[in-house]
Amino acid sequence: MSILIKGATLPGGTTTDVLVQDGTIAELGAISAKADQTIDADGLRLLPGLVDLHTHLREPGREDAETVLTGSRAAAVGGYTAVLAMANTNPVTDTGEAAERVHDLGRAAGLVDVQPVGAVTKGLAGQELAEIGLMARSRARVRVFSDDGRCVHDPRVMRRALEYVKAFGGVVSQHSQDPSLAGPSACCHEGELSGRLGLPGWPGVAEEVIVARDVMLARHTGSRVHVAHVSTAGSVEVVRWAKAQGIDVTAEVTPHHLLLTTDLLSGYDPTYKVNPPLRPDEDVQALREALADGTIDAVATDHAPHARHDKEHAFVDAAFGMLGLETALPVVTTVMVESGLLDWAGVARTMSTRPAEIAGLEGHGRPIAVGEPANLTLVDPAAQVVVDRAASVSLSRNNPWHDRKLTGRVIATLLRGTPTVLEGAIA
Ligand SMILES: NC(=O)N[C@@H](CC(=O)O)C(=O)O
Ligand SMILES: [Zn+2]
Ligand SMILES: [Zn+2]
Repeated sequence: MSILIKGATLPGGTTTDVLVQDGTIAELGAISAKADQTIDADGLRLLPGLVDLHTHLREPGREDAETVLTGSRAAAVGGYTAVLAMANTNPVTDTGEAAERVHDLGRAAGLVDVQPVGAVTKGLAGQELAEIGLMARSRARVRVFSDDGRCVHDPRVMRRALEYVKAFGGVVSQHSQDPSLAGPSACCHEGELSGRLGLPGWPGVAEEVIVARDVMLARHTGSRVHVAHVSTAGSVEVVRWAKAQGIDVTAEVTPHHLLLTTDLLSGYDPTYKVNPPLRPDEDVQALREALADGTIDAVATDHAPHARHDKEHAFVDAAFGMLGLETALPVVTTVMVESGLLDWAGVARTMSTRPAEIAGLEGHGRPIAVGEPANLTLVDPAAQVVVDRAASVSLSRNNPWHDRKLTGRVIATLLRGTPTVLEGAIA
């Protein structure tokens, strides 16, 4: 099977034809050969397939909110060719067998490479280490470990986990939230607005103290830590300092923390309830700058589907989280590219190359070059789209972008040379 992509512009700005044959990039340049299928890419950007470091697929356990198949569809429509599936399922992904099950469900769905994240601790309980070594040696080859949804709070447990993953080049992705500074009832950013709304707040420092502790533990162990969903200017400062010291730390930011601010909560709409919470504009500005200058390595969606009956409650009782896979690229285009903060090479770096490197994923995040696997995403950088939550292929509807006008649209996605998305829809 061969596909000829005609006149695509690469991340760096070169315009070329791309011949894809038997799953790999076979030729670049002006190509006159005939192919089984031709895609007209005039005016479109061709990126390495996007890689999401942080996706909640909900299977097993909450198949009413999302399954590996429906989440894979959302990922493909969003331009992704690989996603890391978080461990906070039921049962938790804390054994080799559990990791292999998620991996196999992903292969059966066949739309993106689903790479399981392993839990750091058994049952995400924060006490005993999970079967980290068995997960790493399993068929799923787990490299990223996280108790996401919960913070690995005990510094002794975190230290042990970092020492353990070091042996095979793994990484611990931390949900940085000190539970004594931001307890279970904390549901929005602590500030003037939370006081006025009468909602229990969670201060930025509850994130920052954990980020600071973890980079020191990474230095002490010589291991690698990744900061999930960074949300404050203070966390950015810590990461910037740690990188300057040569500490092995990486960080991700979500699309929603790059654009949405805490004042959206004034209507008590639980769609905007998320962990970590939406922050004030100063934080949002700092996150954008940090993504542009490389302090923050990657954009990760934290796609967190929730069934209606978990989300449609009074604000304090509703579940935390929002959808993200289908809208990440347009949000980044709107916030980062249109503003001139990031060029398309920067988008490729933060949404594909760096996430693949951080996760140790082979065959993803590679340069668009002859001989590389054809994991590719074709984007219309100028398309204007009004987001419609009803049009989502996710099973859930907790979409914070509904009715928003965004620039940028994924036209096609190829997984090892096979189109998973064409003309913006599942192929
Ligand atoms: N982001 C969220 O608000 N929720 C996530 C958990 C998490 O990422 O912490 C979820 O699993 O729903
Ligand atoms: Zn989290
Ligand atoms: Zn998460």
